[in-house]
Amino acid sequence: MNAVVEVRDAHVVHRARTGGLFRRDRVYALTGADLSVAPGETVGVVGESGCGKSTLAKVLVGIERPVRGTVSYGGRDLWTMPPAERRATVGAGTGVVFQDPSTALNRRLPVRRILRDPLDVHRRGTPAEREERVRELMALVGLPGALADALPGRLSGGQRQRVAIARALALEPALIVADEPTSALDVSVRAQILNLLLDLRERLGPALVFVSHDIQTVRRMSDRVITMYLGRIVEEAPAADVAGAARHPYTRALFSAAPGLLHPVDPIPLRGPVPSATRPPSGCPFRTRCWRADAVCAESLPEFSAASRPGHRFRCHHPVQEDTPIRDQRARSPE
Ligand SMILES: Nc1ncnc2c1ncn2[C@@H]1O[C@H](COP(=O)(O)OP(=O)(O)OP(=O)(O)O)[C@@H](O)[C@H]1O
Repeated sequence: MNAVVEVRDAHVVHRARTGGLFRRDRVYALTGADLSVAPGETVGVVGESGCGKSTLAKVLVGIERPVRGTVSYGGRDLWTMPPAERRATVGAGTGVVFQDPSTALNRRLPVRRILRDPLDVHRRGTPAEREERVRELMALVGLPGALADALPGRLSGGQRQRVAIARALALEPALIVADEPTSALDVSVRAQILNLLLDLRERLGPALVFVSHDIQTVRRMSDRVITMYLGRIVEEAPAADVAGAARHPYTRALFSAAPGLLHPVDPIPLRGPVPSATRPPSGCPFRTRCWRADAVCAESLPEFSAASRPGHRFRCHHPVQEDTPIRDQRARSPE
């Protein structure tokens, strides 16, 4: 089946003032990322802060242009399309839900106008049909019709995120990208928003790319989980297998530290913070914190190897054995 979106060998490099006043360093935000999203599937993206999750999300929806590599919709490269066609393709084909609904929504527009905007821009239906669609969208995300004329400032955080989700769904896109959609919300409403996303996915069937720090939620929501480290995708596994059968030591460490494990284990401690994305280590970027690393890891990052389960692959010279129980996975530890 054709992918909804396909990213091949994508590289994103930023220029940032990380050194002295006049020095601009290169920040390697995304390096050689490959990702293909099938219709209707949910892909979860995990990794520590700064590892490139949002950058990958932005590349998927054409907000960030890779300096190298391709992003294809329906087999056509987004960045070789004329700009108007690119905007139309991305605008109608994707919906984006960002972390903070208070900055993502135009504060001066009432809910009704926010939801009508994509319909107007893409000229969907008659004015009366658009009004009807706005009512339909509000009902879909559980917003009372009485809020149609409210400005975002009058809404609660959860209601604002419902508006953002409704806006993302307005044109019935084949792909929704949700980047930390609940992390700016009160704990009490996070579950409601997650359940809403899950429910809408079931009912409407878009593919969903879900970025989150909450590893257990990602695992529960996704069909497939992508682990990122310092701008690289280092493992890709079916969500059902990722906690127990991950082969990359970094994925193991992330899951060992995630609350809510069925059989809690001692978290695998990682040495120090993630290195700077301006000077990623040679070879495998994880080697400076990995308890299994040796000299070969400084020389190269291996290509992906296939694990025994379909759809599971990883990049590591010294992968954890698949059937290693989570509590024994520190074998080869130098400590
Ligand atoms: N506009 C920018 N200019 C300079 N550096 C940037 C820019 N955007 C992102 N970066 C850097 O690129 C790297 C990847 O950032 P990104 O936001 O994709 O990571 P992330 O995994 O989503 O982090 P978080 O979980 O904290 O949102 C980081 O080192 C970040 O500081």
